[in-house]
Amino acid sequence: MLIRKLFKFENAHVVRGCSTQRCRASIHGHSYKVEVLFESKYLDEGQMVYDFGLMKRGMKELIDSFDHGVAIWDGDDAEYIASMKAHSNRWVLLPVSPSCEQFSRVLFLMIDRLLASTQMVNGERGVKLHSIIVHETETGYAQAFEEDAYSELMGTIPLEMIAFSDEVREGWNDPQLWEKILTGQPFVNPKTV
Ligand SMILES: Nc1nc2c(c(=O)[nH]1)N=C([C@H](O)[C@H](O)COP(=O)(O)OP(=O)(O)OP(=O)(O)O)CN2
Repeated sequence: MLIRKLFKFENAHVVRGCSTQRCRASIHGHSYKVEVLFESKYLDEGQMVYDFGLMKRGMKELIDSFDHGVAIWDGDDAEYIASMKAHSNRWVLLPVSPSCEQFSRVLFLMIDRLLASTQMVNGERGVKLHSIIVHETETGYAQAFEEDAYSELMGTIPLEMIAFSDEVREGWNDPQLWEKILTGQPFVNPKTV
């Protein structure tokens, strides 16, 4: 069975090298919608695959890191990167360009890593991240599956190269959230949310 939780964020970017002139040469924003799809063959004590309430903790915080910020590719022009950082308190530096394809791959890897460190306490079994859908506009989206997120053909994404601005980190419940995810520290789900 598949379950799906929808998240939203507002973000600005520029996507260098693409065919669309407005997209590659002008900073612009999107109201992103992100669908997180989990799958399992089993149900937990609440007869659910995974309680939606549990998805509104670290996972929501990670996605919300991009809200009202700018997504910057670390391969972009150094002056552009410096000016974005200087003029926006909220930014995320990515080792890939922020197309919706790469957004869906990055978010897959982030959430998959968090899920791998999550200790479930309500009888959940076999819960897997099925895919991430990133809607960039009302009419365009990308969907990343495991094979896409970890694809060498599309380029390996080194998660440790992702950097969050101080203001983004301060918005998390634990400013060390990202380091804890990267080092595989356990996240024990609460019994109640
Ligand atoms: N495959 C992709 N194509 C494009 C991406 C992308 O991430 N992946 N991104 C863009 C731009 O960011 C652009 O802002 C969105 O493009 P588009 O869908 O053409 O936007 P419109 O608002 O013009 O959409 P309509 O609904 O068709 O008016 C470009 N391409």
